[in-house]
Amino acid sequence: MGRLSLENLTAVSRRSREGIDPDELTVGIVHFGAGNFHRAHQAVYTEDAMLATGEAGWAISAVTQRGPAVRDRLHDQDGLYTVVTRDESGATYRVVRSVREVLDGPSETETVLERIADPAVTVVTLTVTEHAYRLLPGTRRLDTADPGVRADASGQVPSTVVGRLVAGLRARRAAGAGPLAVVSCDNLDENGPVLRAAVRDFCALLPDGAELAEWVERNVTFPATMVDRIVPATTEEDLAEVEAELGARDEAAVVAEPFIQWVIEDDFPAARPAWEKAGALLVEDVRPYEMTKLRTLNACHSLLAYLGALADVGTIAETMSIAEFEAAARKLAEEEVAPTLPEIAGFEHDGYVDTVLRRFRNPALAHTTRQVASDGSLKIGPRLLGTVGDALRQSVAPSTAALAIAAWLRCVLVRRTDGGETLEVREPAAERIRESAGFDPQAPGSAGAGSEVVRPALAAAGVDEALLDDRRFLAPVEQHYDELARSGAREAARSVVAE
Ligand SMILES: NC(=O)c1ccc[n+]([C@@H]2O[C@H](COP(=O)([O-])OP(=O)(O)OC[C@H]3O[C@@H](n4cnc5c(N)ncnc54)[C@H](O)[C@@H]3O)[C@@H](O)[C@H]2O)c1
Ligand SMILES: O=P(O)(O)OC[C@@H](O)[C@@H](O)[C@H](O)[C@H](O)CO
Repeated sequence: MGRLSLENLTAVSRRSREGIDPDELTVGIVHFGAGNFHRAHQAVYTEDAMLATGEAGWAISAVTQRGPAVRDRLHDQDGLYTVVTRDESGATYRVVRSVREVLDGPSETETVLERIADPAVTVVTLTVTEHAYRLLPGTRRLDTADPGVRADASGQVPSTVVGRLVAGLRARRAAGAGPLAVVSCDNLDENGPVLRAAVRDFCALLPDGAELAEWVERNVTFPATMVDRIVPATTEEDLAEVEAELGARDEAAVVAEPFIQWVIEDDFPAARPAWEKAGALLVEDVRPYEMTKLRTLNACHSLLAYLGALADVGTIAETMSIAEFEAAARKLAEEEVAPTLPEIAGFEHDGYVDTVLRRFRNPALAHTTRQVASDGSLKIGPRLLGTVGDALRQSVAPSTAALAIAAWLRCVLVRRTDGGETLEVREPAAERIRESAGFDPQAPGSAGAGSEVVRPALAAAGVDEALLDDRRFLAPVEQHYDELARSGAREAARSVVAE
């Protein structure tokens, strides 16, 4: 049958559930970052919303950010792809049809700007990773000294996400196309306000920026969102499995867990898909949901990923079979995070923790510890440091959060597993962090003492000075750092649980 395509869709979709007719679709959403998560989350909600209402005007124009590979893959199969939903009870397959166009951001910038300036488009969404926002380390403001940001502001064809977005907003203003909502779906603390501030900071660099910023203020909203679905990177084995099931090759298939959740701030100045008909929750204030998810699920994920990477454990599910790792994650969630969370009516945190840990155990997802452990300097803030600050204010000792940070530092600085193997975990600030702590930026180093390396390394990662001055935080990170060197990740987890 060859590649998945509109031509063989009928044959293929006999194996999948009923979908919308791709011929009827028109674009209403521009999405930045056509990665795995978007394909398994917002694109699914959007298709379900169109199915529930019969409105066909919400198809997605997805924009790749860093080159044409994903565009080419999806293009060759008419934007179609499979979402495989997997857990211990088996797998289901669904061909998703809501992505109707894929543009390569770098080489098709003009078309991207035209789409954002199209009055039929009233929503822009983003899933571009924490890194792509180009925030100044340790802050939630745009890094206006970043060379990419500066180049974009000097009038070159924009290469950064914020640069592209602002160029699109300028084109929309010029076209008189009216208001729209820009919805960040990345795992950032207060993702809506952060993106709004980044757009404002970028406008301030532009000669016509004041007028543009004023237009944005009046016409563009930035609803905050909490997004949740575990979607690991797709493997070659996943693609082979999909091919066997569909009888067609799908180079853009994604694998996800059954759980899916989306909480969206209800702040749209123009039309939007009826996502609530697909199960999304539209609320006035997303903050309690976002804090709960980032501090519980994502923090435990990061803890397990750093400990697992050091212990040479490949996947998150495998870390959960190590009793002391699971117990450390539970302790973090129940004893350190829970007291810092706002109340949500009808929500019970203990049950939530059980659900999160059960999801982590899903043996059918090969979510690697290295993937989750990547880009730690951008993740420790929203996932762990907020908890640390709030816990200290309430006299709760943030020992497990401190262990997570110590384990991350060992992944970045020492770059060896407990068994002495080389460990590579992606970290955009790695060179700066290593140099500040006296490590060779290129080669794996020897440990160094916690009392010498932890503070300068965390300062280089942008951790707030006031927190670094607080011995109730710094001392446990230093101690855990030393214990990890002495006894390894399992023993360090055992002792934090026994505290
Ligand atoms: N995968 C998940 O389980 C999951 C769940 C919830 C939220 N998210 C959010 O979605 C984001 C993307 O996850 P994914 O699984 O789709 O990853 P992915 O690697 O499949 O896709 C990442 C996307 O971001 C773009 N990108 C990456 N770095 C960039 C940069 N420096 N500048 C511009 N664009 C860049 C890529 O081009 C790609 O489109 C995550 O970082 C997270 O914030 C993911
Ligand atoms: O996608 P990242 O890199 O921000 O974080 C890795 C995981 O913690 C994350 O993707 C979770 O799987 C997700 O947030 C679950 O909803």
